[in-house]
Amino acid sequence: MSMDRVSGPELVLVFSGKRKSGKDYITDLIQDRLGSEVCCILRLSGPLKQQYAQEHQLDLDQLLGPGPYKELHRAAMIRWGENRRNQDPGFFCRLATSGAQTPVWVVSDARRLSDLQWFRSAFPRQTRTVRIQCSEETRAQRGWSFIPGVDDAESECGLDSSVEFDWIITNEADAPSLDEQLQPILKAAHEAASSARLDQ
Ligand SMILES: Nc1ncnc2c1ncn2[C@@H]1O[C@H](COP(=O)(O)OP(=O)(O)OP(=O)(O)O)[C@@H](O)[C@H]1O
Ligand SMILES: C[C@@](O)(CCOP(=O)(O)O)CC(=O)O
Repeated sequence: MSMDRVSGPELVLVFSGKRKSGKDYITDLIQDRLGSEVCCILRLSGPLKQQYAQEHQLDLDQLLGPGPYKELHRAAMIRWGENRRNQDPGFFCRLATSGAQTPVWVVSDARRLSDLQWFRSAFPRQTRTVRIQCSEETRAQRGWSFIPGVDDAESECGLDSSVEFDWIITNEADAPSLDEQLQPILKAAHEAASSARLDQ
């Protein structure tokens, strides 16, 4: 049965976490477990990087990937994106979600309160928030080092406090396995997918 939908998502999982906490790794894992008929990954930074790469003749694939290339451009991309957001805080949220048709949406990279507010206002029944956390030592092993103007700015710290997350995942070698920690999230996603099937 086709899962194409015009009625909007049944569940919107909005992930956030610091650089190298594992947002892409974990959201990829979730999509792998649920399948692409049920779940799509939406990156708010996707349309931002696309537009930025075009305007500045940069390699979009490398900006989208996990390597060091994007870090060379991060501070300037943040400034560029903030210009757009200051005019219209929902700009990238709208672009990233347009055309998404699966019953479960996984938003991999919320960074600001305005991102959460946009999803909560557009999808109040469906939105759940997930924080990915890990130690600075682990992030450093994955290639992170502190950059002033990036790691102490809103892009990295906008959701550090005043948000009650629905779920918190610890992405560390000595934490419970990711499959174990992700169980309640995957359960909610399976329920959402079932209810989408019943609605058809
Ligand atoms: N549990 C894990 N096991 C093995 N490798 C991991 C794990 N979590 C993250 N990594 C690796 O660490 C690196 C950083 O992870 P990832 O790109 O998912 O982080 P991120 O939060 O999306 O970072 P950024 O904000 O810089 O995009 C990647 O190379 C990823 O494959
Ligand atoms: C420019 C920016 O979108 C880069 C995000 O890159 P990534 O999700 O860390 O791969 C961060 C931001 O919007 O503040």
